[in-house]
Amino acid sequence: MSEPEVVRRPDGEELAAAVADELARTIRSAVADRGVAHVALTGGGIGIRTLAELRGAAERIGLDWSGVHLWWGDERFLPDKDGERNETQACEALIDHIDIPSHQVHPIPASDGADGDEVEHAATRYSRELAVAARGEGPVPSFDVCLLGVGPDAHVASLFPGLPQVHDDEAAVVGVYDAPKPPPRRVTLTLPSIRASRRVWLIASGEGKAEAVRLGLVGGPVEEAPVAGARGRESTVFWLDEDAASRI
Ligand SMILES: O=C(O)[C@H](O)[C@@H](O)[C@H](O)[C@H](O)COP(=O)(O)O
Repeated sequence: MSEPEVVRRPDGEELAAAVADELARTIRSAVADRGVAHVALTGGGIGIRTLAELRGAAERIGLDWSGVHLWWGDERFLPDKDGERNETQACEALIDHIDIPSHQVHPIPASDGADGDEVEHAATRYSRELAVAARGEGPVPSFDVCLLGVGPDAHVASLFPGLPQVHDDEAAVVGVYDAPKPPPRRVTLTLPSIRASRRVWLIASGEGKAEAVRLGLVGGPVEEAPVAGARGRESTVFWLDEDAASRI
């Protein structure tokens, strides 16, 4: 696993813009190198702001989305089109405004989807879709970039301190039933799936994330700080504004 690097920007606005510019360039390079790019998106405030910035960043470099697959690191297990779903917010910020083949956008099933109101069934369906895309490489594609917001309690995706899913090293995707951040039911990649990524980018804005960022960088026990287990195979970058970086 790669040692984390830190990139700092003055505030959330400049942070989202900087991540978006680098993400557009990284996606373009991945497609140029391998003909395809797999990106895992995150929910949360700065994560969605970054997606909104990515729209313009991609336009500025003429990014061709036809070779890009978009996934999610986690999802709030709610009905389709619910305004609180990470997919809904990502569509509003970015996906509805870019020319990406619809079959290359891979949402995590909703609570009113084909499998009904069963979190585990949604997790199983999503893991199967990931396995198909991995084409024998492993349980999940090696994401060119896995974007992750950071919770004030040092959670990433829907892997929360003290919950058993943090230690699950068998499944690629699991259900969460008692998340402390509403809604309680979620579907999430596990840490091994995150660590299969080429690049893991943590994005944190605000003083409230400063301690979680510090724990993430010093590499505390994942039981207390799941962010400390979020590392990429090739690189790990903590993208921080000055407030989130204030304790390092
Ligand atoms: O479903 C979610 O809520 C996200 O996937 C979650 O992991 C989020 O990224 C962090 O909680 C940070 O969110 P904020 O940036 O809004 O603090």
